[in-house]
Amino acid sequence: MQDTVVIIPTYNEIENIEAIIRAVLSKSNAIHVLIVDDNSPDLTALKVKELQKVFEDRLFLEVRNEKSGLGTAYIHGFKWCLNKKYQYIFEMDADFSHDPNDLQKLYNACHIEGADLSIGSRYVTGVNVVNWPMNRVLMSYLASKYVRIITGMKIHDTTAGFVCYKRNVLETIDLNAIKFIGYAFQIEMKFKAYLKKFKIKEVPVIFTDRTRGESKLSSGIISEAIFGVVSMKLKSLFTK
Ligand SMILES: Nc1nc2c(ncn2[C@@H]2O[C@H](COP(=O)(O)OP(=O)(O)O[C@H]3O[C@H](CO)[C@@H](O)[C@H](O)[C@@H]3O)[C@@H](O)[C@H]2O)c(=O)[nH]1
Repeated sequence: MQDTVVIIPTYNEIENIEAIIRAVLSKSNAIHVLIVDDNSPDLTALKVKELQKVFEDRLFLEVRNEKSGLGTAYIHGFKWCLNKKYQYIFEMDADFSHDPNDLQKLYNACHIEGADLSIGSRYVTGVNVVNWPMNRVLMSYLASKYVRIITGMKIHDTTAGFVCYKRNVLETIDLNAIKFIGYAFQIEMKFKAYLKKFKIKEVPVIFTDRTRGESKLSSGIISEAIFGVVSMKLKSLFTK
């Protein structure tokens, strides 16, 4: 996995951070990791700084002042990565809901199979989610269906947060124009890539709910997604 960086946004992930960094970096000596932490009160960033002494040239840390949303954390991370030489830029959660063993499959979809953007998808073949409460599975599955209908994207898992971007995708999308700050950011990025006609490939993965730490899902994040998708689609129609 040459020229690859995995961006992991973190807020209060002290229980996962060391294990996820070690797991990702063990997959290939060529992989780098960028943590974008929002000044987590549980001192996640301090643990990352300790690990930087072990993984000198492969582990990077950006700390923002306060919790400002997963979407803006990724935008911050993308800009950081585009200033470096990376060709393959991943999004991944800190909590092992995305299996580090699947990084290679997503990389291959871009590097070998010619996709511009590959998505670790829970919903290509049925529902591949382990240990999520039924209400969360239903909400996520129906949200993906809803987004697919409203936007017209032929993607099964539109809210997926396990993604590999080729560098040119992130160079082409206007990152300063991304509006959503919560999980709806995931939808907006895919929609922008779809409008630009990038080749998107869904790679089936199994998503396993975290066993340590807590989800940051909130009602604000949900309503941003529900209403934001409609306005995003309408805006795209008027700006064609
Ligand atoms: N820096 C930063 N990181 C954040 C923030 N909010 C969440 N994160 C980090 O973003 C990752 C995902 O957040 P979770 O809160 O664990 O997400 P989830 O509920 O498991 O949601 C999953 O499903 C969503 C919907 O399908 C996905 O959109 C999301 O990416 C994730 O895979 C974790 O590493 C978490 O620490 C924030 O405000 N700032």
